Amino acid sequence: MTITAENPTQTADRRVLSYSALPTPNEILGEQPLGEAREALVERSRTEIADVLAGRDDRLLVVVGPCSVHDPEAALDYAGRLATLAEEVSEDLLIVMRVYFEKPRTTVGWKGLINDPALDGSYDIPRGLRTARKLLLDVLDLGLPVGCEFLEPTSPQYIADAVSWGAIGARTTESQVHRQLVSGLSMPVGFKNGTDGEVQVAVDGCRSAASRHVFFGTDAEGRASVVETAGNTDCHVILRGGSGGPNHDTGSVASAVASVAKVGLPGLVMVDASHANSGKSHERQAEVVSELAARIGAGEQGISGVMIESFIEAGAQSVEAAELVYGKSVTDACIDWDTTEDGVRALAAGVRGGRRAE
Ligand SMILES: O=C[C@H](O)[C@H](O)COP(=O)(O)O
Ligand SMILES: C=C(OP(=O)(O)O)C(=O)O
Repeated sequence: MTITAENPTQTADRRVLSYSALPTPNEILGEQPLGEAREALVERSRTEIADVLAGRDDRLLVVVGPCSVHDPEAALDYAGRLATLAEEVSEDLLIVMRVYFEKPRTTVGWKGLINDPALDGSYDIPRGLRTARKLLLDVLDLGLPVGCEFLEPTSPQYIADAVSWGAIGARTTESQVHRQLVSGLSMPVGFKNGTDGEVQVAVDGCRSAASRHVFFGTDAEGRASVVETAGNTDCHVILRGGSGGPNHDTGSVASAVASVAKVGLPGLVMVDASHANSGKSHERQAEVVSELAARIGAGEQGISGVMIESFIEAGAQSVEAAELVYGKSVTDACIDWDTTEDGVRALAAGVRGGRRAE
C-alpha cells in the first residue's frame, strides 16, 4: 500500500473492510423533529419515572414490551394495546413501553433494528436510525413513554430526545464507555446486574454515572469531540438473575436494596421478570410477575419497578425463519398479550394491596 494523504499509514485498519459516513444526528432530527407535544410527554414522564424510582411517587414503574423491535408495524399495534392498558392502571402503575432497537449478543446474532433493519445482513444503519426514530415518535403519539437499551455509544444522539427511561444491559454494565455515556443522558437509567449475577457492578455503574466525566464522543454534527458531562443522579439497579440462578426473591431484593442504600442511593430496585430470572422461559416469566405482584401486595418494600418481556404472541421464533409469525419475538421469548394484561393488572392490584398493608 502506498502512503498518501488519504492513507497516511500502512499499519492501521488492516482488518477494516470499509467506512461509510452516517447522516449526522442533526440531519435525522431535522427530518423527524420531536415537536412540542411529544417533548412535553418525554419531560413529564422522565420526572414521574425519577419520582417513582426515588420513592417520591408510590406507583410501580413497569417497563414492558418486546425483547426487541423487528417489525415496526407489530410494535405499533402492541403500543396501541398497551396505551389503553396504561391508562386503565395509571393510578397504580407508571407504564413505559420497552422499545429496544439494540441487542447485545452473547456471541453473534442479529444486533437489532438499527444495525440491520431488513434482518438480512444488509446492515442499512441509516435506514435503521430513521425507522427507529419514526417508531419512537409514533409510540409517543399514542401517549406512551418509551424505554430503550443504549448499546452503541453514538446512537443516543439520534434518538435519546424521544426516550424517557434507559437501560444498560448485563453485558455492558461494567463498561466505562457505557457509564460515561449514562453520565450525559437526560433520562433515568437502570444498570442490570452482571451476567454472572454480580449486583455490585450495577451499583458501581450507578455511582460512576452520577459523576462528571470527560471522554471521546461525537457532537450533533457528527464531529469527533471531547464530551464533558455533569453526571446522571437518576440511576438505579435492575436485578435480572445470573449464571447462578434467579435473584428476584425477597432475600436477593433485600440484599440489593442494602447495597444501593450503602452508597447513598434510594433503597429501591427494579426486578426484571425475564432473562436469568425466568431462565428465558416465557411461562416462568408469567409466574415471576404473579409472585412479584403477590409480594408487593403483601407489603414487601424495596421494589420500585418491574421489567417484562411481552409481545402479541407468546414465545420466540428464529430471525432466520422463512416466514415470520406476526407479533412474535425474534430474540428472547415473550409472554403474549392476554398474559401481559393479566400480569399488569395483577401488579396494579398488588400496589393497591401494598398501600393497604402499610
Ligand atoms: O435480551 C436479549 C438477550 O438475552 C441478549 O441480547 C443476549 O442474547 P443471546 O444470548 O441470544 O445472544
Ligand atoms: C439484553 C437484555 O437484558 P440483559 O442485559 O439482562 O441480558 C434486555 O433486557 O434486552
